[in-house]
Amino acid sequence: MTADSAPAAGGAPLFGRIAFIGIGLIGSSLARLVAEQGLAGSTVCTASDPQHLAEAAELGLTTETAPTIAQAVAGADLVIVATPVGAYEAVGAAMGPHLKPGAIVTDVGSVKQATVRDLGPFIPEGVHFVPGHPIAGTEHSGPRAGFADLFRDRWCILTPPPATDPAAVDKVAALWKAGGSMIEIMDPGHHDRVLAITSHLPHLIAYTIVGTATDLEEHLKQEVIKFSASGFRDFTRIAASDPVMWRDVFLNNREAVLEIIQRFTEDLTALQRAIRWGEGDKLEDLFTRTRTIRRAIIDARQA
Ligand SMILES: NC(=O)c1ccc[n+]([C@@H]2O[C@H](COP(=O)([O-])OP(=O)(O)OC[C@H]3O[C@@H](n4cnc5c(N)ncnc54)[C@H](O)[C@@H]3O)[C@@H](O)[C@H]2O)c1
Ligand SMILES: O=C(O)C(=O)C[C@]1(C(=O)O)C=C[C@@H](O)C=C1
Repeated sequence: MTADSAPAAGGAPLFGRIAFIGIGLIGSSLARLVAEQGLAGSTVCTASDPQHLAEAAELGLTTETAPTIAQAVAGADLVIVATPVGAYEAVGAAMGPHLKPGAIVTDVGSVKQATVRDLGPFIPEGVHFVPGHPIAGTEHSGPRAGFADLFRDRWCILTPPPATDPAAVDKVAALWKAGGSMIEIMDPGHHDRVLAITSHLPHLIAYTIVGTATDLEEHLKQEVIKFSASGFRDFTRIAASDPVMWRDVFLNNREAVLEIIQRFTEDLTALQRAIRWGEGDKLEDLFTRTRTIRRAIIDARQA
């Protein structure tokens, strides 16, 4: 049940006590990182799913587990909200009155304007609010799916409100840097527009392609499964991502996602037209440009 919290390499732990609200893929990955590097004097987690809480205790992900959000956050120096974004209002209401003065509240949600909207009103005066989003994940969920190295060499975007104490931002950044992440500070609205194209639309497309294949007549469906060696298989990984998490992402980044779907639909229609009229040069042009993007992403990763 316990994860010994040795001091962080080269000095004292970054935080006295860290509380995790939600201990699934992302919460448990962070809890493993904190335990491995001794980034907190003590840790506690809570989760609405009793099975997750039992697994967290069994795996020794935190020093303690707590049955309620109120009990988990009491006395915590850092509170990390790691639930689906749709739960934020309820989580905020449950934790707000019990937060310690001077504590920092952060989160890992994939949408940032909704974080400010739903958690923000419950952060009392004297408590620091530093929303965050690690651009790292997998298609798996739950405490068993996490691993401490998930965030290595990945970006973590922080979206603190303009008047936030820079010392609080630095402390949250230090936690992510300990896990090997690179930090970018962004406005929440800008974050949501960028992620709508780089993460949310790709997931929507994957869900659509796999959904279309699932609706095919039985004999075709069997062949899809049999011959899905490469392209389609990659889409099925993304389309296996957590249904509740992704329902909440789309419902809470509605405007940016709808705008990007509109542009995507126009581009798809242009391609449809090029295929219909045999305009090979248009197809080749686009496919050449997209190849350049792939190379730029690979080069940026290697730099
Ligand atoms: N999965 C990814 O690839 C990924 C990547 C980056 C960020 N995120 C974000 O991280 C957050 C968590 O995602 P995850 O993949 O770890 O999900 P998960 O399903 O693995 O875990 C979610 C946890 O939250 C708990 N929870 C749900 N509602 C709750 C409530 N009302 N009160 C208390 N606990 C509650 C669950 O019991 C569970 O322990 C989401 O906001 C998601 O957008 C996910
Ligand atoms: O690699 C994956 O499985 C992911 O989908 C990770 C991914 C992404 O789209 O890049 C998914 C959601 C997040 O909020 C951040 C990261």
